Amino acid sequence: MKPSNLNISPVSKEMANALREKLDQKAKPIRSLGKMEDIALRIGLIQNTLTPQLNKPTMFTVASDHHVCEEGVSPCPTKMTWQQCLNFLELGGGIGLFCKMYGFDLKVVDAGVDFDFAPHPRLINAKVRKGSRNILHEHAMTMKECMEAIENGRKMVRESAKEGVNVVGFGEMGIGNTTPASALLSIFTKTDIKDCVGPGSGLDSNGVSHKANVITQAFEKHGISEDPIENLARFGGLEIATICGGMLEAAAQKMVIITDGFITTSALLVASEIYKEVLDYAFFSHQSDEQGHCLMIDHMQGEPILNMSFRLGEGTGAACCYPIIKGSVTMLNEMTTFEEAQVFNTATAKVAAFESH
Ligand SMILES: Cc1cc2ncn([C@H]3O[C@H](COP(=O)(O)O)[C@@H](O)[C@H]3O)c2cc1C
Ligand SMILES: O=C(O)c1cccnc1
Repeated sequence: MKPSNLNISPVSKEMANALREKLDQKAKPIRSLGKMEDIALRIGLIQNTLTPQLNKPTMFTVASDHHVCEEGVSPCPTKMTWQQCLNFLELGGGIGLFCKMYGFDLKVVDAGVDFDFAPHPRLINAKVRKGSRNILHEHAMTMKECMEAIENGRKMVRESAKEGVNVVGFGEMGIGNTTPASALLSIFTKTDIKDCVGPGSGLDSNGVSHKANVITQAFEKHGISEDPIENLARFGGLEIATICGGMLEAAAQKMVIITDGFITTSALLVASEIYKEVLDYAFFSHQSDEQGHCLMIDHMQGEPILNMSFRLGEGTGAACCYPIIKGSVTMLNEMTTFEEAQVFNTATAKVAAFESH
């Protein structure tokens, strides 16, 4: 199954030589700005221009609860999901702070939180149901619910594109959500579940083994499908499905996509199973400390921009890497070339000659 009316083109390489030449004319040794040059070049390709622009950076922090928490897969109480959402709405918490610092418009998206929020200018109501179901007993979502969440994600991104947004970060909040993310990692990379689970928000080693056991039992009960969206419905979560839809739409709109940590990257993993071209538009903001994140990134042949030992989520890694992304584009557009530097040299030389008289 695939979402309908979704057209994702691979990024054209037409401008690659011209972009490389532009970068090589900057007043620096060839390729000496390393990964910044790669980032600038990729964004030039995405926008098919020598002068890319980043407009209205927007962070979608998508939240949901997970009834699999009834099995003790997280050390934290589920009420922290809604409590943190209220915090983010007032620009509190990690993601509120970093969005303020780095110029992101923060949208808090309720994809399935077990709480009734009052309307708020930063809140997007995309609630499908209160929490994805307990995967130990049932599929996390019905296919209908999963498709609804994907479409909700697509809609929120489509609307932001209409407002001129061309760079989107994705974050999440959902106590228990490292469990579905680990399950999806195991399925799509065909990796033993033991290598896909980690402490999440702070489990000890017994807790981590228990989480792996719960997922193994869920695999045995529901089986693994050939269809990526079926697997998302069986083992995923409402925020993961919403983010997956948001990423697919962002690629269709030729936006720059910035992933965050373990959970948002699992959404990209699903999205790339549906349309691999989505990866042309995606930047891996950072390498999380959660075991398994590097397996996901390697599987998609990505390269994390930062490696800061974060394991928070919310979109914090995506926000914190933005100054690097913005710096890369600004470098491409504004850094002086050797030719321009020559003008400074000549002017300075003239002043020096004048002063020496
Ligand atoms: C106070 C607090 C703030 C958070 N912000 C993000 N997470 C992160 O931890 C959760 C996933 O870990 P697990 O699967 O172990 O529950 C998600 O909410 C994720 O966003 C948080 C967790 C806590 C406790
Ligand atoms: O990598 C992440 O983003 C992460 C890791 C652990 C818990 N929550 C998020």
